Amino acid sequence: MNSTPLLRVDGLTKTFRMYHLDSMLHAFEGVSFDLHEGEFLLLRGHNGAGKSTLLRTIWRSYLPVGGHVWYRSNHGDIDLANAADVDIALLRREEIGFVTQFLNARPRVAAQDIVAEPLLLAGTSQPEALDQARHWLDQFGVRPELWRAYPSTFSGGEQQKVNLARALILPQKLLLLDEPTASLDVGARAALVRRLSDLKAQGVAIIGVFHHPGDVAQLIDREINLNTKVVADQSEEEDNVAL
Ligand SMILES: Nc1ncnc2c1ncn2[C@@H]1O[C@H](COP(=O)(O)OP(=O)(O)OP(=O)(O)O)[C@@H](O)[C@H]1O
Repeated sequence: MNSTPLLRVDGLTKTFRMYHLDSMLHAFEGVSFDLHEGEFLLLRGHNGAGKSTLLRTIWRSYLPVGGHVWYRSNHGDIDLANAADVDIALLRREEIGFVTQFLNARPRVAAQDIVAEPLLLAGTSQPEALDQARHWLDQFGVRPELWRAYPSTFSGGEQQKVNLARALILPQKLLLLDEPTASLDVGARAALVRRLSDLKAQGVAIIGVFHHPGDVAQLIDREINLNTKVVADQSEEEDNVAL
């Protein structure tokens, strides 16, 4: 394993502008940590502490207002906070995975094809990709009758299982998990923990938010507790207006 961190988050700060209130809302401020290959970092904090926002800022759905997210990619070091969209798109395809509790089900695409897609994009042959897709659907407890069906009609838990099978079929270098166990039954939770444990052993670095952190207790190397810094400067804004 490389002793240089895979990820160095430095002074990361995210503020939302609430246009309708003419105020700012601080999601988190000055967050810094290093993450090495094969490490599992748990994000803690109460509702609204900024856990999902931090994951989404690293994933670059959100642009931070300050700080850096240095990432050691296969193409060289890159600051995810300032990288071009085209570079972010490449990293999302090849190196960084993000799993939420929601499946973005596409109309008329079968579950097994959704799961196989990352392998096909990586050059795996179709028969092999479909074999692996069915293996992972089975591991997460999706019934064989559903493998060729469209997930848009699946139950919430079944959709989540398809989501996980797709997201975890191909080892990434960095995996961001936002409450991936939220709607899973016991069997699927156990399958997820086994898969995460294997990926971690292969050197995948993981940052996760879990509603029940006990599910992944044996995987956790470190924890960060985010303080709530919700400062809607409404009174200042009103003062300014008064002035
Ligand atoms: N797009 C947005 N626009 C404005 N405010 C937002 C946006 N996304 C999140 N927030 C606010 O940022 C704060 C942090 O939200 P976030 O979802 O990151 O919290 P969390 O720690 O994941 O909470 P929970 O445990 O409830 O899921 C909240 O006060 C939320 O209202």
